[in-house]
Amino acid sequence: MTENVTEWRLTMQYLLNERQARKVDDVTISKIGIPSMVLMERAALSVASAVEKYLRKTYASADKAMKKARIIAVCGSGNNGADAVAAARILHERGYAADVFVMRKTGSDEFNAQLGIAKASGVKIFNKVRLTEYNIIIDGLFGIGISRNIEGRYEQVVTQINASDAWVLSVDIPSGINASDGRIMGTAVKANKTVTFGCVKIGSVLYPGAEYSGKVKVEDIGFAGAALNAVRNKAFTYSVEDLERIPKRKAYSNKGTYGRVLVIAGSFSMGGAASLAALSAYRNGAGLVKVFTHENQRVAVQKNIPEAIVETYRDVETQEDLESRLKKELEWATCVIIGPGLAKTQIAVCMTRYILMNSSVTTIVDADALNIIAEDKELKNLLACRNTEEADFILTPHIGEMARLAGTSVASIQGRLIQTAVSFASRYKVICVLKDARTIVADSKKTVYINTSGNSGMATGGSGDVLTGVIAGMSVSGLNAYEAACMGVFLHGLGGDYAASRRGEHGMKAGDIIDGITNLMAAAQNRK
Ligand SMILES: NC(=O)C1=CN([C@@H]2O[C@H](COP(=O)(O)OP(=O)(O)OC[C@H]3O[C@@H](n4cnc5c(N)ncnc54)[C@H](O)[C@@H]3O)[C@@H](O)[C@H]2O)[C@@H](O)CC1
Ligand SMILES: [K+]
Repeated sequence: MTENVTEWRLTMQYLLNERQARKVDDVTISKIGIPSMVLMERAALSVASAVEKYLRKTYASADKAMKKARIIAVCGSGNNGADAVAAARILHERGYAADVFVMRKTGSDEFNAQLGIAKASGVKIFNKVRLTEYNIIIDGLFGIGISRNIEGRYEQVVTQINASDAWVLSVDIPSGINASDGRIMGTAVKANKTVTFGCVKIGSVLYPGAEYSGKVKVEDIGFAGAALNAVRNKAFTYSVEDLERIPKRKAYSNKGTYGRVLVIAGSFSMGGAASLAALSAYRNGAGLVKVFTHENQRVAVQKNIPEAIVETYRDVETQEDLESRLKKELEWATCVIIGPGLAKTQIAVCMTRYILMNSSVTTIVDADALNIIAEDKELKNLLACRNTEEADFILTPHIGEMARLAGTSVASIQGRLIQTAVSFASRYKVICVLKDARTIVADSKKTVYINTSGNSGMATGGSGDVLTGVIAGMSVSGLNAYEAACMGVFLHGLGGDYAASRRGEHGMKAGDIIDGITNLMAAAQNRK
């Protein structure tokens, strides 16, 4: 069931930036001793096979594919270009009409060598070409080595590639996409497919690079395992198989076994957020959920979730009373959510401060609680000076909230998602879930998870409230706080994909994400 709801494009877990990908190349070549040309031959074979596979599928028969194909490899003068030259030569050897277009006649050692081999094999090599004459373009202008914006003649070529009707396969990463952050370096090739080597590059996962990459296929070209191990702080992502990491429920258990989630949420005029967070926690494995909300919301929450315990606060509560009640609730809880629909009243500020200072369990801080912290220097200090041995704090800002927390602009965070999440997590010693089309989860040790599930239909009211409940559910199910945050984000996205497959991205609403998760987890369990 789950295979149908998300198009799983990534088959390997690690995601590398430019520096890390280069290190894998270097260690494999210089320390292990596998020659660069051997790796390149395998890379080129995988590109050639991807082209052939596409042609055979498109033209239904191998003969017709051979007759119809007009292939051009568009090559820069680095090793990405060398890969493309070699791929064209392999296709030529297999009998296809495959030409090479070079921007320069000489380049890296491997490029020069590949050009020599291609010439000797009878491949036609041009330095001027009409791309409209071809129906397949192999894009080998730049790979991970792009170091400045694309301009001049290179820019014209990229424009021509993007204007052509041909099917475009990018080698390693679309030319013009920054491998480390997905930025467009002036302009970039829009690929139908990207064949990448060893590991997916972060630039093909983050936007806008993800949109330019088309379908991403990872090929094992024989990089040494030791080379991958030598790379530190590798980012990673989950795929459906990783759902196995969620601890199984014990046969011999009771509602106390699965933890007690305290949801401090809702205010005079906002109640829905509390219900969504609480329902989501229940649906994701919590044993008991208690909602601590404004008295106005009691009836609604009880009606929405009869299973929840409800405690309420009043606007006139004294600080002393409120704190003594929260003290009792904290003694009860094994996980806390604070923030959804909380508003920024004095009482909300008081509750946020108390939880920051006193929670000794995993605490998920969201929405208004984040805005309250952003506006209060003292609270920021409290957060930074917490005894981190005591409790893990998971902060779940979207980009706007992060801009307020970090005192910067939304624009400066976009394009620096990973750095922003990592530096915030390190500074405040928290787990930072920076929510965007590709949510990043970073901890203070610079571990980076990049989420690849989910869709634009999830940018809808209440989606964040649901996420807090999923993370809480994962936490009380037995995952440590960082894993709970990553798995929560992943599952939330999967639930969103399921919802979109039923309701459409346009029509889905936050509650559908909870139903989506419930359905897909049930289906996964039934399959066993
Ligand atoms: N043996 C290896 O090292 C392997 C390398 N591989 C391929 O090699 C690629 C990396 O190769 P390189 O490091 O040579 O880098 P690239 O081929 O990505 O590009 C580097 C070249 O482009 C030039 N350049 C950069 N930005 C430019 C711009 N904006 N305008 C004009 N010129 C620009 C540089 O001066 C350099 O000559 C990978 O992406 C992958 O495709 C693979 O074949 C796997 C094995
Ligand atoms: K490329």
